[in-house]
Amino acid sequence: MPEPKQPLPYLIIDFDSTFTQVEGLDELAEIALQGHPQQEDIVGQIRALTDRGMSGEIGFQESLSQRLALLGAHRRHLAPLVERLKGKVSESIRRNADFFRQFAGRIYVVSSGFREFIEPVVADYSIDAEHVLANTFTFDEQGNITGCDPGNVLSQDGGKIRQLQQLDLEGDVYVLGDGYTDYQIREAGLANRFYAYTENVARPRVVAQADSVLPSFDEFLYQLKLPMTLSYPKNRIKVLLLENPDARAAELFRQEGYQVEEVRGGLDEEELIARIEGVSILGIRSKTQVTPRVLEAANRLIAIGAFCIGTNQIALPEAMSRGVAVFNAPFSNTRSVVELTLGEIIVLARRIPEKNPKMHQGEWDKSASGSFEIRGKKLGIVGYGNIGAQLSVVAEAVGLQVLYYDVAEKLQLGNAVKCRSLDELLQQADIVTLHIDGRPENTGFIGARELAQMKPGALLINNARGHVVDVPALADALRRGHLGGAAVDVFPYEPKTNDEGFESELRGLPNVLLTPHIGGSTAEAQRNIAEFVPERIMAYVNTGNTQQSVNFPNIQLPSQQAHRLIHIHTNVPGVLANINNVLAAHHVNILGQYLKTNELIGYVITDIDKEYDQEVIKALRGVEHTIRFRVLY
Ligand SMILES: NC(=O)c1ccc[n+]([C@@H]2O[C@H](COP(=O)([O-])OP(=O)(O)OC[C@H]3O[C@@H](n4cnc5c(N)ncnc54)[C@H](O)[C@@H]3O)[C@@H](O)[C@H]2O)c1
Ligand SMILES: O=C(O)CC[C@@H](O)C(=O)O
Repeated sequence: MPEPKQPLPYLIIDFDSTFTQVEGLDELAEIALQGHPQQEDIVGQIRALTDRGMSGEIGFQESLSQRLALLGAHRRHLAPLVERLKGKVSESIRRNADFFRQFAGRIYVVSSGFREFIEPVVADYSIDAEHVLANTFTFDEQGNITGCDPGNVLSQDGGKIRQLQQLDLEGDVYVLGDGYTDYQIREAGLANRFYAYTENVARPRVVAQADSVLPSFDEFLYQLKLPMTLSYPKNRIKVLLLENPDARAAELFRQEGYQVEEVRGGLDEEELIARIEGVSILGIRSKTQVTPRVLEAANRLIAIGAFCIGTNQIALPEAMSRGVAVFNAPFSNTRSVVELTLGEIIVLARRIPEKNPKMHQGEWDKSASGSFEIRGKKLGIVGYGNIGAQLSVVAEAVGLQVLYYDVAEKLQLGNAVKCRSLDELLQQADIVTLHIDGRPENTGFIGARELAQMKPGALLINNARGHVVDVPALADALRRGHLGGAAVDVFPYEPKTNDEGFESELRGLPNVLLTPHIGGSTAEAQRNIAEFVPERIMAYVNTGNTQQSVNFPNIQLPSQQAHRLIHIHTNVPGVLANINNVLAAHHVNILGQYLKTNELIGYVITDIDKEYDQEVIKALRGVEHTIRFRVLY
C-alpha cells in the first residue's frame, strides 16, 4: 500500500449515522421497548427528535433531553446494543478497517452519543478510549438510565465546538459527519474542512454547508490519496440504464453504491454517443444499438448489461477488443416466450385475431371455417436452443408432434424429430415457429422461397428477431392466402418508446396477431433479469469473475487475502510471460493466476502478495498489447 506523502490531518469522525449506519439511541429505544405496546410509536418519536436535532431544526440539548425522557432503558440493554451496533458499522468503514488500525492515533470519534456504546464498537478498529469523546449516561440505583452527565461539554448546545477547543489539536483537522453540529466545528474555525458523510443519511441542510460530500469512506481516502481497500470508490462508478428494466436493477446498483441514471426508452446512436462519456456500466434491452461508434465514445465503459437474451444489438467483437465485457440473461425470460408461443399457436388455429376485433365492433361471426385443433398437428421449431427446446417439451404435453431444425447438433427431447434441413421442416409442419438467434447471417432467413415451401394454410410465428423474416414477403404470402396466419412479436424496426407509432405492412392483414416485442415482458421474467444481470456485472467489477459473459473468456477465481489484478490484452503470444517478468522483476509473489483466451483477447486474473508499489502497477499498464488493466483490491 502506498504511504501518504504528508502527515495525515487529524480526522474528527462522528459516530451515529456516520461510523455506524444507524443512530445509537434509536437502536437502544428499540431494544429497551421490546414488547412494549407503544414501542413503534415511541421509537418513531425518538427517531423524529434525532432527526430534528441532527438537521439543526431544534437545539441539540433539547433533542437529547426529550429522547432520554422517552427511552426507558436500563444498563442491561447496553450489551445487546453494542452487539447490534458492531453489526451496523458503515460498509465502507468496515471495508477500510485496516486504514483505521494504521492511523488510529490521528483519529478522534467526537459524538453527542454515548461512550458506553461507542467505545466498544470503535475499539474493534483500534481507536482507544482516549480518542473517543462522547457523553456518558447517568443511572439510578436499579440501573435504569436516567439521563446524561450534565458536566460533559458534549451534552450542551455547541458541545462539539467546545470539545474541539479543549482538544486543541495542532495542524490540519478534517471533520466527517452527517449532522449540523459536525459542520459547526468547521464554522467555528476549528477545522480546515467539513465533509458531509452521506453513506447512511443525506441531510440537505448539512450537505449544503459541506466542503465536500462523501457517499462513502472510500471517496475520502481516494480524494486524499490514502491507502484504501478498493482501488476506486464505487460512488464514482456511473451506471446508465436505458429501456426501463425492472426497478430492481437500479435498486441493486444503488445498494452497491454506484451512481445510477435511468432513461425510460431507448436512445439512437447519436443520443447514446452524447450520453456515454464517463459511463462505466451501460444497461440496455433489445432496442438500443451499441455500435462501434458508441464504443469509441465510451471512454470509461467496462461492462454492458443486456437485460434480455439477445445480444445482436451490441457490436460484440468491438466491445471485446476495447476490453468491455458483455453480460446478458440467457434464460431469465425463456419460459415467458414459450408460454406466449403456445398461446399464439392456439389463438391462430382458432382465428382469434379476426374474431376478437369483430366482437369489439359488435359483429357476431360464429363459424368453424379455417379453425382447427392443435392436437396431432406438426409443430416445426426452427432453432432448438433454450426457448426452442423448452417449447418442444410443453408442446408435446398438449399433443403437438414436434419437428425441429438447428444448425448445431442438439439433444433431442421427448419424441421430437430432427429435420436434416430447413426445407424438410417447412414442407411438413402445420405451424412453423422461429427461435433462432439474431446473428447477422440470419437476416432474411425466412424469405419468399422459404415461405413458398410451407404447406398451404400453415401458420408462422416469429418471436425471435425482426430481421430474420423478410416482412414484405410474409405480408405477400398472407395476402395471397398461402399462409393461414402469423404471429409476430419482433420487427426489423421497433419504436424507441411507447410514444412512437408502429408502422408495418403486416398491419390489418387477416389472422395476424401483432405484439409489441413482449415475449419476455412478464413480471417474473423482468424481475429475474433485473437481478441476474446486475449480479453478474457486480461480480465482474468486484472480483473479475466473467462467468456467463457473452464475449469474454469465462474465468472465476476464488477470492483470497491478496491484491487482485485484472489484465485484458490482445491475444498474441508472450503477454502472460511479460506480465510475470514484470512481477518477478519487482519481487512480487504470485498467489494465484488464471489465463483464458478467445479469438481476440486474453484475460488474466492474478492474485499477488499484499505488498507492492506503484511502480509495479505502472510497469504492468505498460506491458505491450495491454487493452485494459485494473487493480480490483
Ligand atoms: N420475443 C421476445 O421477447 C424474445 C425473448 C427472448 C428471446 N428472444 C429471441 O429468441 C431467440 C432464441 O432465444 P434462445 O434463448 O432460445 O437462444 P439460443 O441461443 O439458446 O438458441 C438459438 C438456437 O438457434 C440456432 N440457430 C441459429 N441460427 C440458426 C439457423 N440459421 N438455422 C437453424 N438454427 C439456428 C442455434 O444453434 C441455437 O441452438 C433469440 O433470437 C432471442 O433474441 C425473443
Ligand atoms: O425485453 C426486451 O427488450 C427483449 C426481449 C427479448 O427479445 C430478449 O432478447 O430477451
